[in-house]
Amino acid sequence: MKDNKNISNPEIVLQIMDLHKSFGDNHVLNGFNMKLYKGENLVIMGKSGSGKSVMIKCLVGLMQADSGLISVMGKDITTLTQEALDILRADIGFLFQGSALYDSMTVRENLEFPLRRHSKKKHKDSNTEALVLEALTNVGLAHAIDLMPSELSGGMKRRVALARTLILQPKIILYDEPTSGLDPITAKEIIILMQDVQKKYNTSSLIITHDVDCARVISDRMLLLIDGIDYAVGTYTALSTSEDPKIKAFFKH
Ligand SMILES: Nc1ncnc2c1ncn2[C@@H]1O[C@H](COP(=O)(O)OP(=O)(O)OP(=O)(O)O)[C@@H](O)[C@H]1O
Repeated sequence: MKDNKNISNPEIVLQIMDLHKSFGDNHVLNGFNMKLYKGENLVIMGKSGSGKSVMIKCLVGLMQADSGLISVMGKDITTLTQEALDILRADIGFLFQGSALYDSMTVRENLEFPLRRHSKKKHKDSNTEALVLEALTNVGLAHAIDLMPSELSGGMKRRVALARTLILQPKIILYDEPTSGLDPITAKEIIILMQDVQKKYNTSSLIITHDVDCARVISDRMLLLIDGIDYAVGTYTALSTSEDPKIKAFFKH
C-alpha cells in the first residue's frame, strides 16, 4: 500500500528519500521514504527497535545516514552550512519523551530559555513576557507561570513542554511518543491540544507513537515503518482495514 494523498498542489515541508542506515550487520533503514505535507499530521508507527529513533536522529542531524536524501522546506540538509542548518532548525520544534523541563527554573524561566537562545534570529523586538504568557495561555496554563516543575502534574509538564516548543513558532513539530506515560484522560487532553495547535498555527507535525487511539484521532495519514522501509502509507481507515498481516498486527488491541 503506498502514498495516496490527494490534495491539490500540496507543499512538501519535509522529505526523506531512500534513506539507509546500518550498524554493522544490523541494517536498520533499507531505503526509507517519507513526505510530510504542509499543515498535516503524519503519524509514524513501527515496532520497538524498528528504527524510528534512528530515522528522527538522521532527520535532525544527530546521526549521519549511510546514504539517502533529506530535505527540509525544500533544502537538502546534507549540503547546508552549519549556519544555514541552525536557521532551518529554528523552524523545527521538538517534543521528545526526554524533553524534560529544567527543574531548578520556574515555568516562566523554562519558556524564556529558548527565546533567549534564538533571540537574535526571531524575537529581537518582541516582549518576552507577552510571548511567554501567550504560549502558556495556548496550553491552558497561564496560571502556572510562576510554579516550579516539581509542583506540576505529568500532564501539566507535557503542556509546558509543548508551550516551550510553540514559543518559537516552529513550522514543523516532531513529537516522539507525546502520550506515553500519561493516563488515558490526560493523554486525550494532550491529543486535543496537539490538534488545536495544528489548527491555530497551521503547523505540520510528525508524530511517533505506539498509541493507536492517538493515531486514529490525530492522523491525516499514517506511515508504518516495517523491515526498514515505509511499508505502508495511508489514512487510518485504509490501514486499519487492511488484510495484510503485517499491517493488521498494529491495529490488534
Ligand atoms: N548508536 C547506535 N549504535 C548501534 N546500534 C544502534 C544505535 N542506535 C540504534 N541502534 C539500533 O538500531 C535499531 C533501531 O533502534 P531505534 O532506537 O531507532 O528503534 P525504535 O523504533 O525507536 O524503538 P522504540 O520504539 O523502542 O523506541 C535497534 O536495533 C538499535 O539497537
